[in-house]
Amino acid sequence: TGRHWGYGEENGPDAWHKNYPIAHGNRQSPIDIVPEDTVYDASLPPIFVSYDHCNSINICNNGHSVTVEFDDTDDKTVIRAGPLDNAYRLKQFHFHWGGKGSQGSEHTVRGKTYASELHLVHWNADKYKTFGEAAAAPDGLAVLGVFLEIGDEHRGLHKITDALYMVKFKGRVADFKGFNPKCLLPNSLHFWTYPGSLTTPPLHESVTWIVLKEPIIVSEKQMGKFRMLLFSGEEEESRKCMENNFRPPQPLKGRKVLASFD
Ligand SMILES: CC[C@H](C)CCC(=O)Nc1ccc(S(N)(=O)=O)cc1
Ligand SMILES: [Zn+2]
Repeated sequence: TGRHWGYGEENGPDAWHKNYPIAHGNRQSPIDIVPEDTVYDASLPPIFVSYDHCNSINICNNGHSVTVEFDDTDDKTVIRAGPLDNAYRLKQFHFHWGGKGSQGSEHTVRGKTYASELHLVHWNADKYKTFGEAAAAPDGLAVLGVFLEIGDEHRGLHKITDALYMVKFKGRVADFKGFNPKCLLPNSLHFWTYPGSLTTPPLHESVTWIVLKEPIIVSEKQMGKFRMLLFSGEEEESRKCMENNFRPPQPLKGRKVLASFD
């Protein structure tokens, strides 16, 4: 099949526009968030995260990241309020990370990069019948972004890093039931929000981004386990560690970034 998009020299973010011209669109993600340029909106309600009846299904290496998928056949796991007019159902979460040290996040804060960034991907099931339909609509998706910073180890992340060996190769899927991602959220739900896109092809401009200000702390050892994953499948001879699977910040193009806190 044709060259598939990736994060390499030939097929990386700078080449994506060839097959996905929207890469040069007006609401692309991620962006560099400059706190002094954000607008505090006192009328912005807090976000409500209702992850109580959690229903993770499996963990999967899709060749670009590691993803935990959820049963989204009802409103058991949703986020609402904040900048959102509807309840958005959790579909999956995944991570982006670097090769070492503190680069690896997609969003940056005044140029500061973090070691990793967690994305909890939700879709507007009040308005759209399927995830795929929502993913192509301007108000279809809401992604909650959480920065990961290196420090002490994170107790909630252990369940994930201990399962990564099962999905080392691209295409591998393993059972991963009953994981509640609430344990991956920081204490504060203070957030920045702006209209953006998927940060990988097809780069649909369908995402209301909600980026939490407070990072969670994870250990270098835990991050190292992500880097043992491979971009490549078991049958491929070239074994490439899955790392630096992040898109750099994109032009703001006049968008306003709102802050839920002063
Ligand atoms: C139509 C199907 C759908 C677009 C393809 C599968 C999918 O879910 N892609 C996706 C999800 C989230 C992000 S991110 N990194 O959170 O912006 C990037 C890509
Ligand atoms: Zn992502």
